Amino acid sequence: MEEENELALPAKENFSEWYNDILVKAEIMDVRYPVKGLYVWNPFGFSIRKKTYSIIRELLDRDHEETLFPLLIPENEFMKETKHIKGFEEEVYWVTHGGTSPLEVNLALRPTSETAIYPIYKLWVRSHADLPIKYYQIVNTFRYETKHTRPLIRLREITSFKEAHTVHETWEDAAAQVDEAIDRYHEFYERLCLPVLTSKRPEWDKFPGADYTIAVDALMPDGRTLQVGTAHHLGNNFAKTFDIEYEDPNGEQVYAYQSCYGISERCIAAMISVHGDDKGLILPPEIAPVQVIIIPIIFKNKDKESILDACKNVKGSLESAGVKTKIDTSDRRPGAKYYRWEMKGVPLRIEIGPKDLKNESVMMVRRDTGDKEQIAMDEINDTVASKFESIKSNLYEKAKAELENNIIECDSLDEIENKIVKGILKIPWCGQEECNDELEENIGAGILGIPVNQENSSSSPCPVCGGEANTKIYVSRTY
Ligand SMILES: Nc1ncnc2c1ncn2[C@@H]1O[C@H](COS(=O)(=O)NC(=O)[C@@H](N)CS)[C@@H](O)[C@H]1O
Ligand SMILES: [Zn+2]
Repeated sequence: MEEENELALPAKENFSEWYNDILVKAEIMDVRYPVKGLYVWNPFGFSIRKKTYSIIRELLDRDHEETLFPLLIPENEFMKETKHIKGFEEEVYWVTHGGTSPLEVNLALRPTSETAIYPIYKLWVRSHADLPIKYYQIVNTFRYETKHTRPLIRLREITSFKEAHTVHETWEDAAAQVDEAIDRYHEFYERLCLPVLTSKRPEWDKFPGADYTIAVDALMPDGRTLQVGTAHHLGNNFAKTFDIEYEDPNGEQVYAYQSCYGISERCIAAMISVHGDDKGLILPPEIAPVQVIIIPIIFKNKDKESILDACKNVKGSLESAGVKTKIDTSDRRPGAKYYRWEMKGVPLRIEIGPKDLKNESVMMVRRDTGDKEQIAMDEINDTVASKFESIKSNLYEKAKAELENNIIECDSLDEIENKIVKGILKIPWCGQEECNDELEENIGAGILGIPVNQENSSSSPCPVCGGEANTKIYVSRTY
């Protein structure tokens, strides 16, 4: 029993403790690295990252190309775009020495790579024939976050920063690219069985130097939203600063228009948090490092060899169908084995004992619902494939219901009991920033954004100032 006690997680409703504990017990992250905001990927966690980012690459490689730019940005380039600096000057790490000698020019560790990439885009963009450019990179970036750092959620080294940077002939083309980026993000999050909210950030919360920002947010179990992706229309602001011009068909020099869009390892934080339960991770089959765990059930060595042979046959047949399968031959009791692999979120468990040999069948157990089912040996491969499908849709539908049940549309704030917002409010808004400040003041939740791709006009007045409201907005507490 010591195994299970030592492994026991706090209940998920004390989400903060549950989250910290699961990262360690499911062997995702080692949080003991001696620099604040920097963490170590355990091999199991790294395998989840690898599969998750192979999906991002698959989706982007349809019409983007992957590149790699240097980590260090010379101060003169970094300091060029004033609004961008304003937004990042408190967050940038600087390299000032090479060995013992001070550098001529200080070098910034990229917090994001606009000022590394755009001086080179200036060299690459000559004519409209060179456009559009759609490149991305997946790198580590550094932000001296002063708020509470958390593994996968708020890092000082963002180890898995996917940033795409595109260049277009017209403002409209760049706007279309922002929409396409958000569509791609929706596709990506569907593959992680995660529903997201899409909204246009208010002016004061857009990316520094952007015309506007569209963000996707996930609802975390503690009722706060986590920004899990953003796409920015950069207008020609950076093109003017970095002189990215192209010759249009009439021979005129024109400043280009740009977009950029980023996702970090927060996508993994959201997937772990939304799908997990009191027993540990529940991983969508597509990204599970172990998709099926086979547990031999052996009592006092009875039929030991034939049971192990049966396990090996099942493993071989599943692996030939591309299913990542393991047999747990450790000397732990079956119950302790179940516990460990449930903690790691393995989508399906197969138990093979003496009676299964006799019946030529196995016991198959789903991690998401706990359902157990006797399956004939010769139907295992097909059954595993169809159960993966139903696990995927079950995870998505459950998360979607959870999100929808936590969006409260209302016209007044009195309905918010004891003024704590758990989830998302959808309320009318007059458009004034002051009302946002009051909301933050009174209910500790601010404007997340204006819903996009949905009807959201409002006939009711702004619940904060009573003024005329022409739109509805999402309000939530955020990470
Ligand atoms: N400190 C952080 N730790 C983890 N993820 C972060 C952190 N800061 C931002 N992110 C994630 O990174 C995404 C992109 O960051 S961003 O600032 O919004 N956008 C950019 O940097 C653009 N240059 C996109 S290419 C955000 O949507 C957020 O999900
Ligand atoms: Zn108002």
